[in-house]
Amino acid sequence: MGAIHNEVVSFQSVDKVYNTGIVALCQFDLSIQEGEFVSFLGPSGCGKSTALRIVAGLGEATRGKVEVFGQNPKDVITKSNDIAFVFQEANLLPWRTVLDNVLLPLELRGLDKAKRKESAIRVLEMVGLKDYLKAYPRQLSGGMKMRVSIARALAAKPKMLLMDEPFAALDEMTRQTLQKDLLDIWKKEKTTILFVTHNVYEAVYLSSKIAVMSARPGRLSTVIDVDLPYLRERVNSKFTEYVDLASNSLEHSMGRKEWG
Ligand SMILES: Nc1ncnc2c1ncn2[C@@H]1O[C@H](COP(=O)(O)OP(=O)(O)OP(=O)(O)O)[C@@H](O)[C@H]1O
Repeated sequence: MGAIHNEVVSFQSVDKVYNTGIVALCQFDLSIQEGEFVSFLGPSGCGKSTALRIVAGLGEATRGKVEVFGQNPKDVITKSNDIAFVFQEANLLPWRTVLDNVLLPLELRGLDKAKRKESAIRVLEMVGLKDYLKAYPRQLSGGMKMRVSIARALAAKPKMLLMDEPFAALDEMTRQTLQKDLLDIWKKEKTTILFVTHNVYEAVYLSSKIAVMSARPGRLSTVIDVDLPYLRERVNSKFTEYVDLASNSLEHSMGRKEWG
């Protein structure tokens, strides 16, 4: 790449303690540069969603500092369209067509009507659904619903996409197709993507960087730079090496295996 990288997210010694006393993040440090695809990989309950929610301004650090585009995350989410969130559930409105579901956030933001439609159609084409503009969610497969959800997130041209296990509920074939299509979108839109998963193969296939989190809880165990060209071959010795590296870091972080 060779370009000068701008830091877009920074966690500095972040603790997050819920009012139940559960420590979800502990001394968490991470720096994410513009245009990266960063996966948060870790066992259930290690604080992945908590980290993502803080970036989205949906929760606050108890201690330490989080900056997004050099600002407080809550300011970013309230004052701009720079961040969009995709959840595991597509959360579409059943009484609205595909096009109207994608238009909704644009309507709420009060964009000009013709521009709204143009943007919505552009992103629906990008996710391969231009022939389904008038379909209703009940007529779509799980994978297609997720495509609509991704289109809805992209419609306002966010600089950063936050995705919390978006493909976890899909079958393996659909999941792999969506992973590939997401990489195409990432390349076209030049967004930064933060992606939560507990699937090692998914993390290695997608990410430029993997933040392996530990079950200790809420600590960063290792950061792995995945130095493989896109699109990655899933059956390839280098790919397998990264899968082994990430799996070993995960097991190590869970205290089941020692290094070496
Ligand atoms: N609103 C909340 N109030 C209290 N505890 C919470 C809250 N949200 C999460 N937790 C707890 O904080 C810890 C981290 O949760 P988080 O959802 O961030 O983990 P995760 O790694 O995303 O897990 P999973 O992979 O299961 O989604 C867990 O022990 C969870 O029970």
